[in-house]
Amino acid sequence: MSDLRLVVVGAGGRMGRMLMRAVTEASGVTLSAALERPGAPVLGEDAGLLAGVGALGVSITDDVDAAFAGADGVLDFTVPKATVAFAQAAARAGITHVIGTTGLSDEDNALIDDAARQTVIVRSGNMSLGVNLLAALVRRAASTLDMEFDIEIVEMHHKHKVDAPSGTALLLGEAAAAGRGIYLKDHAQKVRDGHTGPRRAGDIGFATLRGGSVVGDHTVIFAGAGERIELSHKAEDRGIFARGAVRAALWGRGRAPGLYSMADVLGIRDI
Ligand SMILES: NC(=O)C1=CN([C@@H]2O[C@H](COP(=O)(O)OP(=O)(O)OC[C@H]3O[C@@H](n4cnc5c(N)ncnc54)[C@H](OP(=O)(O)O)[C@@H]3O)[C@@H](O)[C@H]2O)C=CC1
Ligand SMILES: O=C(O)C1=N[C@H](C(=O)O)C[C@H](O)C1
Repeated sequence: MSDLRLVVVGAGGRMGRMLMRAVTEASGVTLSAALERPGAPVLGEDAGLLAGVGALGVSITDDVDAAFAGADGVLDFTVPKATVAFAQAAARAGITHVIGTTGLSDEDNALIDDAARQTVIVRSGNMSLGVNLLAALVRRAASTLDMEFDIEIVEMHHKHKVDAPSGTALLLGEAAAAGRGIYLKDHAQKVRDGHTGPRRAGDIGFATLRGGSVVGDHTVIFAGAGERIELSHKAEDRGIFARGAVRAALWGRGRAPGLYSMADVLGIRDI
């Protein structure tokens, strides 16, 4: 079988560079194009030199249609507005779209859902094996423990991160809510400030820390009367997300159009 031809968008970003490295290191895939936004300072640079893997002869471009026309899939860790446009372009081109971008609004997600009627889209707030396994464990814990256990989710990321709570924290919140048989949107407590009054029974709370170079730490706390259970994941290297994205693109090959998650890719939806 021929190599899967992948485009990395947001090529100049922290994840973009890591994705280009992961594509060159994985077997069965090849980097067919690397995209940045019009006017980005890295346009015209060699993608491999930018990623620190040696020259690849692939120049960073802003020509979306040309890049997608010569590809089988796109790896996208950028910003919400760009991701929605890439989903629509990927649908037109009929190529797999792997979305790692977080901070997507309900409106953004609805447009992505539309695009997924025409092509394969894998979307996840976290592409690592560890976090997706953690989510399955959180769902199981939440379904086992009664409502006396208060659920709080604490996350810490590097100081450049622009969205909160993190996509992973929300993914873990969704897992906890699913375990309890409730909707996260009805029970999420994302901000506390001032005289808040006592904790509302059944809420799922979020706390956000930002600083330094932290790649991504998440802990889900089940706080009961007289005991506390904590389930944690600590990311030490962005390579775990990039390798997960490549795996998702390979998994998407030949699938029916639709919206999929990393739990589908990893085969852990039902554990
Ligand atoms: N799901 C997961 O496993 C993970 C998700 N993420 C998420 O990925 C996203 C990116 O994170 P990170 O790499 O740290 O952020 P960066 O800001 O380093 O990278 C984003 C890149 O996207 C570029 N970009 C913006 N608009 C466009 C456009 N229209 N076309 C092409 N490129 C564009 C930016 O360019 P410029 O700066 O010039 O505007 C920048 O290079 C975030 O939402 C983050 O939360 C991160 C890690 C793991
Ligand atoms: O912005 C990041 O860096 C990360 N974003 C994702 C998130 O919002 O959860 C995944 C990971 O934690 C790193």
